[in-house]
Amino acid sequence: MSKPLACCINPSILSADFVNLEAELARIANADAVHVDVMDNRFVPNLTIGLPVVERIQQVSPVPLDAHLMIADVDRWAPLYADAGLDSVTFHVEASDAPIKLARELRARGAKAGMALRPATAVEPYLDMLPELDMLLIMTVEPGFGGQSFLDVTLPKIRRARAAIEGSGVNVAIQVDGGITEETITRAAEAGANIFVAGSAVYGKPSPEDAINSLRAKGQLAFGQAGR
Ligand SMILES: O=C(CO)[C@@H](O)[C@H](O)COP(=O)(O)O
Ligand SMILES: [Fe+2]
Repeated sequence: MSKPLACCINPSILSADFVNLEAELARIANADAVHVDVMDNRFVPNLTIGLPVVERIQQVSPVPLDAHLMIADVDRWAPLYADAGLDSVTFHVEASDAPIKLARELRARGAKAGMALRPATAVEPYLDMLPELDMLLIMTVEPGFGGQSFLDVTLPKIRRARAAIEGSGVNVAIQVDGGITEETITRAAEAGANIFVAGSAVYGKPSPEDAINSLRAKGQLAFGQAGR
């Protein structure tokens, strides 16, 4: 029997204090990874940080980096994030001209390959790609901003993706991102997600460390109760 999938909590630094990033990273040292949202004001209507800042974060972070690239020209940029030694690099399929080639390139450069889908993007056209991926990111809000409400309409897509992964026997994690709270994490985990990005639900709390432990316990319970 294969090992049960672990539930991971990846806090998003979009909700952290950008002037004190090193201290903010130290507050989430019990997280599984730190989720770094890169936005270019082209793929999404917001602008955050780019490669030089991400490279510096990588040098001081106590946990691995999980980059979420919400950028155009991702086929050119994503491999450079992999070269920076990040644990995982996730690109949006809507922004890529050659997603299979890109996923292979990320793996070849030593990063886990993640592929993200906007809420309105169906998963079915990409199921053949699962063996090329380490992680499928199903956005549970429109990408661009933290602090939005979880879109329940994405739950059937999470269920279908989990069924396809189980059916094909591949080892692909399902990450959800957007509106994850103590309440919504249960629904997302029951549907089949096992990596949870949480910005406001971690950094908005007096103790990010306690918030991470509590979210992880809730996610693990709901994921396990769904028979996995
Ligand atoms: O990628 C994004 C937003 O586009 C996310 O990573 C958000 O930063 C998550 O923030 P919360 O919804 O958890 O506050
Ligand atoms: Fe994100």
